[in-house]
Amino acid sequence: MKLAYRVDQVRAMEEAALAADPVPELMQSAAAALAAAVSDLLRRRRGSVYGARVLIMVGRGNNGGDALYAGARLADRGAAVTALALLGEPHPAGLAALLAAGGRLVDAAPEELAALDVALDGVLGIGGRPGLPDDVAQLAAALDGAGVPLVAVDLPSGVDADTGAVPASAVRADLTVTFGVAKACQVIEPARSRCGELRVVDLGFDPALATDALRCLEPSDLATGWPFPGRSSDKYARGVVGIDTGSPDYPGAALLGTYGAVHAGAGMVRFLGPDEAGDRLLSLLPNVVRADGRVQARLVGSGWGDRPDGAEVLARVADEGLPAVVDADGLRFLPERCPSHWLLTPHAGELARLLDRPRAEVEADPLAAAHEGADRTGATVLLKGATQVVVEPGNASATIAVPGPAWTAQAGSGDVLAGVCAALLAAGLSTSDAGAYGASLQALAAAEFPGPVPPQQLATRFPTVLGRLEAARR
Ligand SMILES: NC(=O)C1=CN([C@@H]2O[C@H](COP(=O)(O)OP(=O)(O)OC[C@H]3O[C@@H](n4cnc5c(N)ncnc54)[C@H](O)[C@@H]3O)[C@@H](O)[C@H]2O)[C@@H](O)CC1
Ligand SMILES: [K+]
Repeated sequence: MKLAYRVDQVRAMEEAALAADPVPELMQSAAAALAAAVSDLLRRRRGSVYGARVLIMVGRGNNGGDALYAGARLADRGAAVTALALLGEPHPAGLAALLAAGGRLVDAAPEELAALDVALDGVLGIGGRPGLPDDVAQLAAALDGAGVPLVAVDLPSGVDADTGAVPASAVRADLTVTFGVAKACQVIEPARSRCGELRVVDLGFDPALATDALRCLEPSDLATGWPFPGRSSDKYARGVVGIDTGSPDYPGAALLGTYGAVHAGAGMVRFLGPDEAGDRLLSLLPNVVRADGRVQARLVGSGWGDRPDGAEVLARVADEGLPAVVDADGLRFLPERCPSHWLLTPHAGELARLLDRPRAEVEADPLAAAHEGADRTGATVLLKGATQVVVEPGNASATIAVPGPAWTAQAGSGDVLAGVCAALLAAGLSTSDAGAYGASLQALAAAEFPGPVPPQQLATRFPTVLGRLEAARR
């Protein structure tokens, strides 16, 4: 599992590190690692650092300082390094080091950008406000357009370091060399995609200083935590799911959720939704049982439309006390306070309705919106979208699912995912793990396909992915 942090947490770790005796040379360590990463890139692209043309875009803070010191190291290795100060006076000691090593300070970008071998973005780091001044944005875009590899220092300038938003212009990097620990913007879209490849440089920070880091799942976490059945597991050990989804207008939701649960390994699915959907479902999946009986988790809400008895169904599910996934239309009938063993699976629009805010606000800061949703409802929230985040009520941390290709954003994906999550709840996982593992499985399955694939077909790839994860465990 990777961990990612907010700026205030990074600053606290930095402060603690600087209290050590002797005081560590954090900026020098950062610059050395940055210069090494840029040297690697240059060697890969042109064979050597010697003679390479390097442009450094420099702001007026320590981010620019890192870039200037790294530039000095590159100049020492024979690179032709040019620094362009973009926001006023650059870091004085860093500039002095660059000039002493033979680098130059210029007041305009070179005419022939395409002749550059690499550009470093040392404009803004964790002290930056989102967005870039117009001239900086234009230069960054021109470098991108000219095909010059861009290395972001700590983070791509212009992104919102804590939310992952890109509210205005921001640098699009090929490589981001980040210092101490990963930052939230490196794991939350759309900023995540602006980072390119990510390298985290160890500066000896103590991550234990921040207890509520963002937990970013990796496939190895699924291999360890997925409830794979044991040799003697029966269907109840694997988990029986009761599904009441779909409606005459939306029968597909019932089929898709059931597909999800069955292919994610549920021991049994009892389909308790409308007959129209149930009849069709049986012809596709004869293993599904239509009779009510013992279940270990419920899935409700997908494809309900304006179901007239929605609130009563949810009240019954709450009284029964079983873990449950409440998806899609079910979210319109939530009680004042949900049981803590419920998992709500809204997309941004549904969460916006729940919180009575514009959708754009949820999309601008999905993490904060998911926290608010969980705290207000009392249930765990899996907020679906480009970054899938799971948040428990009263817990300042959050889990981010393994990211997947954008092709998963299509009608029916959420129905399948809700079925997977319900299967995981029935198998005994916590609401948080069920949400995060479910979303991760879907992402991993989507990554198996070169392009778009209907959600029900994607579900049929779950067994392959799970088989591989189980094998990796041994
Ligand atoms: N935190 C740490 O432990 C370490 C930090 N280091 C570097 O220090 C950086 C943080 O440095 P600073 O705190 O000096 O902050 P920055 O270098 O990110 O920039 C702050 C400066 O930019 C200006 N500014 C902010 N947003 C702007 C915008 N949108 N348009 C125009 N000007 C803007 C501010 O007024 C301020 O003068 C990190 O990102 C990293 O690169 C490293 O040297 C190593 C250790
Ligand atoms: K930067």
